[in-house]
Amino acid sequence: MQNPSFSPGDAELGVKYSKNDVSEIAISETGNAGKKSARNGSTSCNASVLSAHNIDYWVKVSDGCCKSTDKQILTNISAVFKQGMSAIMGPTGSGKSSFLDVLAGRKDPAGVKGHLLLDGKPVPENFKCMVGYVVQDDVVMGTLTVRENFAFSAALRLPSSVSGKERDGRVSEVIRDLGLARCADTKVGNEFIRGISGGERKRCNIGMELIISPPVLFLDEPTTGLDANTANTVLMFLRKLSRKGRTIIFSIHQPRFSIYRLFDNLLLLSQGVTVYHGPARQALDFFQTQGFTCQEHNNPPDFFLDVINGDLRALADDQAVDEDLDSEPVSQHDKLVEGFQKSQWNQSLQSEAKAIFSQFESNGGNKGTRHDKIDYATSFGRQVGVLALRSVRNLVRNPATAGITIGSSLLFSILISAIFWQLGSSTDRDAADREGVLFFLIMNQLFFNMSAVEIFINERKLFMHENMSGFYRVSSYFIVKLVFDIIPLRMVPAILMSCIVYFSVDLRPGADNFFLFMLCLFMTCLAAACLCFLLSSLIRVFSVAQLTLALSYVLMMLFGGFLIQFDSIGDWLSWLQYFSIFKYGMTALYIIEFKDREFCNATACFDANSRLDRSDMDYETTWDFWQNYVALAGMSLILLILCYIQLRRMKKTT
Ligand SMILES: Nc1ncnc2c1ncn2[C@@H]1O[C@H](COP(=O)(O)OP(=O)(O)OP(=O)(O)O)[C@@H](O)[C@H]1O
Repeated sequence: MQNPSFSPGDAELGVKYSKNDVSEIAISETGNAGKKSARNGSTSCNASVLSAHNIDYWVKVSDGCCKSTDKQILTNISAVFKQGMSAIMGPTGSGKSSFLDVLAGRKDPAGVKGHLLLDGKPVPENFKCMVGYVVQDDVVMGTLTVRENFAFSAALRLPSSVSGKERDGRVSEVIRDLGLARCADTKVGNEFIRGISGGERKRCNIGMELIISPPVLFLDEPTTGLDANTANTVLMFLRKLSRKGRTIIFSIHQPRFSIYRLFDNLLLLSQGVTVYHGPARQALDFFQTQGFTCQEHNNPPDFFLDVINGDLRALADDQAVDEDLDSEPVSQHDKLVEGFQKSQWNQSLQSEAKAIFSQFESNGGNKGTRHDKIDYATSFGRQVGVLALRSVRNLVRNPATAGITIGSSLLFSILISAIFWQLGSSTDRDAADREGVLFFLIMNQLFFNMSAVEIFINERKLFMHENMSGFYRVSSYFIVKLVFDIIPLRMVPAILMSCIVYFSVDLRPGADNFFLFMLCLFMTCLAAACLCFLLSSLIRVFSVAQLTLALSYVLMMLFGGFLIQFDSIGDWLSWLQYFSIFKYGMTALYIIEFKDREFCNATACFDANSRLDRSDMDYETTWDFWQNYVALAGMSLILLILCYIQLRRMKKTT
């Protein structure tokens, strides 16, 4: 049996898997860890020791009605991670991702008990901004090239004191390190754009984190969704990185042997408890001490999971399997947990953890020296500028959304113009036709905005990741998102539509009337879009958000006072009119078009105010008119504030 201590230098000595005698890896790359701080734009790396001491993690689980109970996900986990490749493995639901998130400071601290130390000091507040975390999904902007994505990360995550030249140098260096030079100027790709390959995409995700030279790099299941060859390439690359002085910690489900042999350290979890933590090459020895021997040609990770799951048939010889076909799996969880606690690997771990913890206590514990508090690397203004540049690029390279919204507005305007071309202003019927135009215009302002509902749904993962990793503040993202949605997709179509429809239908003459009409269309559109933004931040599923929105619009129309008189609604429901965007938009347009106007023909004139009286609206005073604009502006503001609060809340509850 080998020595169970697992120092960072282990890997450099050569790793021998004697049990399977399959291969011996002699690692030639030498660890050359330079000690410089992250986020300084330096090219040197910075391997740190991350230690977890007696970590418990609880979540609140709601019973679906009113009560919530605490559920324990991780129990008393201690671990020490040093330079090298540290894998967290275990059956599905064993707590790998939860533990990785706890280590990276990405879980709500209220549910975490125990100590997390970086180089013997408590991890700084906002630790998640200091480390690199590569999530399972793609979180790079598909419309940008690899280089542009890295430049975006560098512009926001390296401090302003790092010059543009140094930043470009850092980007080029990461591109070179990751072997992405060939595709550096190719777009990453999305559902509309054919981009780089899966392996290059994964490396691009990793590169976004490497820009800041993080002391610890976390990866959540880095091989998921990759073919065997690409998975190998990515892990080989990570191993190379670790040899340059990085602490790399990742969760992985069931790797094949060629990948497993690249690991330096292994943490095996079962039901949120440690069943093994030590050098990866000694894990088979531990299982053997517990009476489980891995068969020749069996893959160690498969073997570990079979034992933990209690599927001993998978481990027995052929005859035993035949005899044992009907037996149920019996979990070996308790046996392994107890076995590990008594093992020399645990003793070694405990003494190492204890040494780090004593150093922490002798430095004054939580009150002693701490790491510097990590904040955003760049100012609010810079964040807005960089995000705006990305949004412009995104808009120009992916013009489909803007094109469809503006195009459909144009089409609708032309259609209305053709149907209601140069309406008369003499008969009751002309007035009725004008009412029809106003109704269709407001309907259009509501329903054509439904595209806004995808604004935060589409980019949810990207926003969550970037915000948690300290790229930018919620406020910077929110402002840029609004400006780049409201101006091209709400303001431009409203202006175009007003210009086309107003004159072709021949609505009420007068420049003041025209501009008030345009303002009303825009503000109706804005209020509707703000409702979409709120729903989009609250609801994750596009179809559910759309259905909720359609239902809200129908209710707004129903309680808008144009399809049914307010006194017929009943007091207990009539208050709903005050939430109707439809009502405010329609009332303002009606007042512009009909107030104090006479429709005359050769024989008689009739007072268009009767149209306003019939719809039971207040129109006499100036305030009666402007209150509709104030209401639309107020609704937009409240909806935006609620949306902003929800975006901030989203960040905390992940
Ligand atoms: N917020 C939560 N609410 C309720 N249960 C949770 C929550 N988060 C995690 N769990 C439970 O904790 C356990 C561990 O989850 P986790 O995602 O960490 O497991 P995992 O090992 O990463 O699983 P997989 O390999 O399937 O991704 C699971 O049983 C999961 O259902």
